[in-house]
Amino acid sequence: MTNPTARNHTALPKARILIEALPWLTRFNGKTVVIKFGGNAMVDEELKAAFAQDVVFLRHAGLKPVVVHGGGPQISAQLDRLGIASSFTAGLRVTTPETMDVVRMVLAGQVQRQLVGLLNEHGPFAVGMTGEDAHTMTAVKRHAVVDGEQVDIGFVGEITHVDPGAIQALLDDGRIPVVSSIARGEDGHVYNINADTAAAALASALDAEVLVVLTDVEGLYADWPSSEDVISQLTASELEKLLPSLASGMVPKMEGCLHAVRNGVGSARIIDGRVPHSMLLEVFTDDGIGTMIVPDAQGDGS
Ligand SMILES: Nc1ncnc2c1ncn2[C@@H]1O[C@H](COP(=O)(O)OP(=O)(O)O)[C@@H](O)[C@H]1O
Ligand SMILES: CC(=O)N[C@@H](CCC(=O)OP(=O)(O)O)C(=O)O
Repeated sequence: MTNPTARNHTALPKARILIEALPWLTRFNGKTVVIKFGGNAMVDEELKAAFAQDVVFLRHAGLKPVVVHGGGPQISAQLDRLGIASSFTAGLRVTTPETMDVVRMVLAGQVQRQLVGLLNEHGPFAVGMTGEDAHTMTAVKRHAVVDGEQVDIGFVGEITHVDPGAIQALLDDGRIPVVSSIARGEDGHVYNINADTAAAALASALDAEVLVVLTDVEGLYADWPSSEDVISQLTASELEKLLPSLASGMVPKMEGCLHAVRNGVGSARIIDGRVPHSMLLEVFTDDGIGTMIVPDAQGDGS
């Protein structure tokens, strides 16, 4: 027979964890959360399945999750298989018409389909789309800037307009939109958009409460790469001062977070996608993990 005292020993900590979530469940009830799932955090099958569980958990807990996904490593692997060279300028993929076909095929046909499949193992929730659908994201050609000079990097887009109507309709219908970072060009072409930039633009247009960015580091490191001290919280103005010191993939992430919190999003969080269920820990526990960016207090300068 089970000893009731021993049972209480395990039951009480579990109950405490659930109760810790209560104020967060209340606070986020009915709120939109945009989640960026990065290519480097999505290479492990178990982590992908845990991510899908977390997103469905958020939905059942009364939040409205929207997933925006990347797939940089998956695009590079496919280009490699096809014998097409990958190259990046200022962190953006140089996108020839041939490369754009592969980007579209991998993001919308492979990565997005996989995420939709994993989410729908839990019920009829996920609906995949790209930013081209229903004019959700419109873009113009973007140039990279290297040493102050504009460099042509092909079909890489800068978002000029977001129409959140189709995503909002899916959310109102209880669905989980899964959006690939591709936009329709004002000129009729199709453009490759950095997925962090796309997530931030959608979060602002949807008036999201939170933008969560999953990546392959613990958060924003102070003085990276010489130190790995994670900055737990910073304001928009503090982040703006740090931007010039950041490198590689952290640049579009942090620019996106800054844009989001300056355009109505309540907070942006950078968390470690390599930790299973990191999103639940971030959203529903008092301590959170990773780095949180908050808007400047009113009257605080910017
Ligand atoms: N200050 C910093 N703190 C943390 N990571 C940084 C920093 N500056 C640059 N990085 C780099 O940014 C990377 C995350 O960007 P990226 O590889 O594009 O991620 P993802 O595939 O998730 O979009 C980290 O793995 C790290 O190499
Ligand atoms: C313009 C540009 O660089 N687009 C990215 C889009 C995918 C992406 O951003 O994926 P991650 O989030 O996994 O890095 C690319 O082609 O790799």
